[in-house]
Amino acid sequence: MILRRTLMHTSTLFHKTMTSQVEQAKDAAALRAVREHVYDGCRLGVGSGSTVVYAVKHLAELVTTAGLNVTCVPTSFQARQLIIEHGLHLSDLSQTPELDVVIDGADECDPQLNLIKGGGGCQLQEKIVAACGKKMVVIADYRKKSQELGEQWKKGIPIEVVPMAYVPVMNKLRSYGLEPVLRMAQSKAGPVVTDNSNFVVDAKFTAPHNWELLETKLCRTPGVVETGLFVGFASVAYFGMKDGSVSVLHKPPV
Ligand SMILES: O=C[C@H](O)[C@H](O)[C@H](O)COP(=O)(O)O
Repeated sequence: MILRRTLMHTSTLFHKTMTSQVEQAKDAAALRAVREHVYDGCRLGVGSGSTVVYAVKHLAELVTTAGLNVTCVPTSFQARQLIIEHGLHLSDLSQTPELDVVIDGADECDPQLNLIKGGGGCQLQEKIVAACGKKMVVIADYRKKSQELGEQWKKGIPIEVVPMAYVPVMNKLRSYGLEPVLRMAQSKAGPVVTDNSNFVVDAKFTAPHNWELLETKLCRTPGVVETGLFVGFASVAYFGMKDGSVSVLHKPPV
């Protein structure tokens, strides 16, 4: 009994330490990116996910302390709420269609800065906003840094799909050698529904691909609205590391 309790305590402690290490890494990456890329007059795309929460916190501090004028365009309902909660200047793409910087998280990032995004189902608006930015800055913790996509992120490529087309799209994905899974909601019966009222299919892959070709093929599939594969978008990535440092990766010259 005592041994069991001690083991449970040790495992809880280990889990807590791991969690705080990951959260500190996210925080460190977000802080560095905000400090190095946000400036007075900046039109900023605000990404989605748990790492972006830290970025918005640091952004709000910077805006207040340095008196910066920053216009924020969200990539999701979550991002919009964060901008409002922090009292930041909210805009949208109809008023601010050109952005100077977009700061966003990633589920995985390879050395060429190809990304898998959409773990939180926000890929469509994230890609639209990223495409409006002069520069996309990625913020992530050490678990997201990999040599090859698929090495760290095992859930596959998030693909946003028009609901009535999910079965034919999944069949097509199988014919491409992918293993599609319809993403199911956690606190709702049935599938996840995105901010744009679509479904998400996670397409698992076993071998590395030519990501650009795969992306084109996926986007040409009727019923596919957008994918979480971001090829050629990111300019720089900040990874918070286990030791508290931040590793910076620039897009290699073509
Ligand atoms: O759909 C969600 C987004 O693409 C996120 O940016 C991505 O999933 C990374 O999220 P997190 O910072 O929570 O790891």
